[in-house]
Amino acid sequence: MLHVHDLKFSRGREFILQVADWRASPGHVQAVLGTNGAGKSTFLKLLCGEEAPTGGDIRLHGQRLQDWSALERARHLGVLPQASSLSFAFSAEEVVSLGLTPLNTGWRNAQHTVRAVMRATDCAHLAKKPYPRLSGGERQRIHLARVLVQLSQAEHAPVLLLDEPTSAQDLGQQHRMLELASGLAREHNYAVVAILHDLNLTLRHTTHCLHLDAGRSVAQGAPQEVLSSDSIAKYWGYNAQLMRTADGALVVA
Ligand SMILES: Nc1ncnc2c1ncn2[C@@H]1O[C@H](COP(=O)(O)OP(=O)(O)OP(=O)(O)O)[C@@H](O)[C@H]1O
Repeated sequence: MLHVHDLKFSRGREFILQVADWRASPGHVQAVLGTNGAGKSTFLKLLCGEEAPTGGDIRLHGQRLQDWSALERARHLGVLPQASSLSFAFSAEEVVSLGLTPLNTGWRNAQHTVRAVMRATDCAHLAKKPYPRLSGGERQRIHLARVLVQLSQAEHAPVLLLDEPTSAQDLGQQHRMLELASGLAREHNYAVVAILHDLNLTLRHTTHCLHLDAGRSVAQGAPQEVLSSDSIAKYWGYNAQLMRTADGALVVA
């Protein structure tokens, strides 16, 4: 569980973000929503310790984030940044294996974990390919696989933070990636937090959402409750309709 209390962040005198009370709980897939510049990536950087709050506190499993050792934190909290790149001529499999760094695991277990995670992220066929020759979407899945390897030996519920994880994925991969995230939450007790711009993916795959606007939390709750034609018009400046499909799913059209 990741718990944010009275969180404040500014750069010099410029206000950037304020979130009074928010949590990411095991078993939930939570979307962070908002327009460009709303503060979503900054929020994720604070949650993973890349930025330090100017006020308030963030607790991972009850302990302040800054009190965790870097190694222990890496075993319980993983982040897929918006853009990752490597210039080494590593193979895809070697990049995924970088996720083993904080783990104490024997060679045989390590190989098993890397292969299983590469299958789950639809990367198995890329294993021997040099990383620089992968497409943008393939690289994004390789980095997701690396983070999942990193979390594979967590003793407490792992927290998986994803910054626009589907941005480089084709339609099928977008859904498969979020289905994988839902499965990790449901079956392995992960707390998943994903910045998403696609409101239909949000409605279909997430259980909760935090809506940020100009650095402030304007709504939290189930996406079906938070999103409405009115809120989309007000915050995104787009006249959309929310409709039910034949199978009862809510979609933005
Ligand atoms: N390194 C930085 N230095 C100064 N200001 C920054 C920096 N990074 C972000 N900001 C500012 O902080 C605010 C929030 O930025 P952030 O990247 O968190 O937005 P976002 O919601 O993730 O946007 P997007 O959807 O475009 O990725 C913006 O006003 C942005 O200009």
